[in-house]
Amino acid sequence: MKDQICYDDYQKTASWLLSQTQHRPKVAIICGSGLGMLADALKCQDSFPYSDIPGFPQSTVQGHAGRLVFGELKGKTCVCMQGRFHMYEGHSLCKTTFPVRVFKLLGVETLIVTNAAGSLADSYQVGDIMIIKDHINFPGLAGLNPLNGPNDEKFGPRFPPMSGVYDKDLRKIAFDLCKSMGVSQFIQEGVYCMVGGPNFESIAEARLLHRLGVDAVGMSTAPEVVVATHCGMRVFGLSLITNKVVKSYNDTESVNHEAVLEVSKLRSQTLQMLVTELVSRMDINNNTT
Ligand SMILES: O=P(O)(O)O[C@H]1O[C@H](CO)[C@@H](O)[C@H]1O
Ligand code: HPA
Repeated sequence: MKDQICYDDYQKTASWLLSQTQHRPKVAIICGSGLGMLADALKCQDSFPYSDIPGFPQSTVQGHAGRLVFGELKGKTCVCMQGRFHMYEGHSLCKTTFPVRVFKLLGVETLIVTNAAGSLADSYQVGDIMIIKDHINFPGLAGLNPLNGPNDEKFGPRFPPMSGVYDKDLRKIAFDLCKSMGVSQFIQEGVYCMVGGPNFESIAEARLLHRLGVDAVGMSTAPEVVVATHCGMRVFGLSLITNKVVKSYNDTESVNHEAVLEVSKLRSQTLQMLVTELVSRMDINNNTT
């Protein structure tokens, strides 16, 4: 796939998908590391390996199956990415966010992002679910932004605002749902920070992030949210806390990707239920073909 992607490229992929499935999704879900089971809840599935989809990048990370799944969650049509693309895999940021613009052209109005993340907040426990309130996009602040390059007004404005992008109403609905599901004790709300990865943080870096007010850190999500916001989508995000980030020189523990995937399994059912119920309460009308 070439580095500069133009409107026609997104359009070609979207047209191909529309010709292969009857589903017309209004909601897109991006599954984080080890969270691909979110797609298992979809009924009447049509699924496509990324390798079969014209123009789609390929997943290379363990815990990211590389499949696009269309289907219904409680009667609401969704499309779900079982596997996302990360900058550290060597993709340009416009490639990592390619699916988001394709979703826009499919008619998607709401993007749900999920990720595995390490916690900086002292009060968080492994297994907590953090409703994302805001993000710090470190690569973005350093000039690595998926919106770099000529702006395509068909998608959105040159200078999009990024305040209040994690939808307040959806966050409130999610909180209320967690109460009624009896899982409030492990629900948090906080700030997600994207770092470039692929290495986990050094102790000095962890301390820096902690001082900056970061609650959870990961290596994804922010570029997808930037692109979704640019093209006018509503955004909701969840981080599953898979590890505590090591902040002390006395700490002998260290994190690894296998441990991240293990914890993802632990909370998979709760996450699936939360996302399903949230989608079912969304005010969206299903289109049919
Ligand atoms: O953000 P997701 O895709 O959930 O993955 C997270 O898990 C991996 C590290 O274990 C990194 O890719 C990090 O970003
Ligand atoms: N740091 C960065 N990314 C992550 C972490 C972490 O501790 N855990 C899961 N993804």
